[in-house]
Amino acid sequence: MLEVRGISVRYGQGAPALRSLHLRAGPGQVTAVVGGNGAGKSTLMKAVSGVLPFDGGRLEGGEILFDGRPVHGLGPTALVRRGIAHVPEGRRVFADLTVEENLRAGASTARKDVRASLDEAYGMFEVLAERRRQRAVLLSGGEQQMLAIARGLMSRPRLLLLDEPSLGLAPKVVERIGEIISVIRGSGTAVLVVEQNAAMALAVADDGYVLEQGRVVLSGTAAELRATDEVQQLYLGGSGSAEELLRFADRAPLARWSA
Ligand SMILES: Nc1ncnc2c1ncn2[C@@H]1O[C@H](COP(=O)(O)OP(=O)(O)OP(=O)(O)O)[C@@H](O)[C@H]1O
Repeated sequence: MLEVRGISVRYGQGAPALRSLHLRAGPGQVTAVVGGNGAGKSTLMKAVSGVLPFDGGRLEGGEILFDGRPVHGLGPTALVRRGIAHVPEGRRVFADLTVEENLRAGASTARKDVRASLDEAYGMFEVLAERRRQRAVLLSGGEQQMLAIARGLMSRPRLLLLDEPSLGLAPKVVERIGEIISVIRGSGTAVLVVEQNAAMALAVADDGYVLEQGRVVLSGTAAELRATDEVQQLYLGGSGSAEELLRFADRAPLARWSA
């Protein structure tokens, strides 16, 4: 579905943020990219979603294919039309708009079936249904993250890009995010998630990549990565803690939750 072939990215005259990076994200799968601060995770997401130039970045080489067709060089609107939606880091919801207005803002303008998309979003995130008339600023951090994810789903993407969805959230809420990612996959949308929280990301993912200084240093199935010494020591605290989180994958979707 998504194939990133050897892309290199640079901002200004600085060192490359991505160096000949290869990655694949398959249909119906969750693909995780983990790595520390500055590894290049957000840059990868920005490159795939077409927003890189708005942030002063440029693709210096390589190509990005979606369903076998080149998509690098397309802008974000064209990419949403092709089926790629991006939920950027930092829960950027429109604070003064209501939950429903935020969701409507995520629907592609060409779509007539916004009502059906709203109903789906409310079915998946009941807490948003209950608060549809509230301004987003009144939601908790976890609820705002849910709103950001639900808004991304409003364009009915085939691939959802999630940038650090667990950032700054309490462990219980991180657990909910993991469950939601599994639910999204269950609904047929592929997910590419970048995370510093490797335990959560590798617990819900099918495949994964470890990024360091703009390069892929390890890749494999999520199970393989969880078992490596490098991932254990660097990202999972050496305790096998990801195993505890595996229950995400088997759990039925939550009917209702609040952060
Ligand atoms: N807009 C920008 N202008 C200049 N340099 C940037 C910009 N955005 C990112 N960088 C640099 O690119 C490199 C990769 O940053 P990126 O934000 O992609 O990493 P990350 O893995 O997402 O880290 P974090 O978890 O801290 O967001 C870093 O060296 C960073 O300083």
